[in-house]
Amino acid sequence: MSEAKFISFEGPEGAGKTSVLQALIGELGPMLGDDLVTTREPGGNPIAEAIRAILQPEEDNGMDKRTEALLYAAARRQHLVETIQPALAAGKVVISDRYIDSSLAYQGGGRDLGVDRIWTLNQFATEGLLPDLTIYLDVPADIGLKRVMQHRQGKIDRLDKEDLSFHIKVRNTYLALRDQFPDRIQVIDATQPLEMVITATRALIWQQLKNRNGVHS
Ligand SMILES: Nc1ncnc2c1ncn2[C@@H]1O[C@H](COP(=O)(O)OP(=O)(O)OP(=O)(O)O)[C@@H](O)[C@H]1O
Ligand SMILES: Cc1cn([C@H]2C[C@H](O)[C@@H](COP(=O)(O)O)O2)c(=O)[nH]c1=O
Repeated sequence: MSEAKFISFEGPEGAGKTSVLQALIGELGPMLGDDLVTTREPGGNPIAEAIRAILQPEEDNGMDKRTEALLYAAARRQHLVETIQPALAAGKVVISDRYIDSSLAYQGGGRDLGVDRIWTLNQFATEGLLPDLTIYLDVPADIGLKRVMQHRQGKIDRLDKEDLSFHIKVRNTYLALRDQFPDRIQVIDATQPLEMVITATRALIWQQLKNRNGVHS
């Protein structure tokens, strides 16, 4: 059985995760077949997707910030036990659009609940499972938000609509996490043209999967 790998993608709003993932999954899918599991947070299975719908309505629903943190952790727990752990146990490659660092950055930093407190909460949810590699697409908050507001095809949700100072705190927390986990979290400058961001991301993923049958550049 091949060695399982868990890769997460992170970034502030509009960093380009969706665009980059779409391109690279298009390349990896044919190489890995059923050995590739792509998923997202909050979500990835029916229970977690139902929690997502509560967390991400278009308008402010008056949610308390600790409730918010708990719901993201609850969705993560279900995602972990139903989707991530079984795939890793079967030796698959799991690529998740967001994981624990989103909670640390958005709830810990953006909502001022504190990274340490959100870390503790998420240790309960994840039993300490961290990705092998986290690719953080870095973009200043104002540039990312402008992209989202101008171009997003889907809905603009209540978190997108938070003010700029919230999104600046989110980005600054991500940068602090990169300093805390320099081996796990790899940063890509997402202000570059999209093709360059894809090229840099591809290099990191291919390096991570280099010993796996079927993966070639
Ligand atoms: N490097 C880039 N340069 C210019 N525009 C970009 C770049 N990356 C993405 N975009 C554009 O920005 C918009 C948001 O991109 P995308 O949806 O991929 O971001 P995202 O990180 O998934 O956002 P969110 O997490 O907020 O949903 C899209 O219109 C996309 O075409
Ligand atoms: C997992 C997770 C997510 N969030 C926020 C971050 C984004 O605003 C949305 C997810 O939307 P996307 O466009 O699908 O990336 O949810 C969060 O605040 N905390 C979390 O743990």
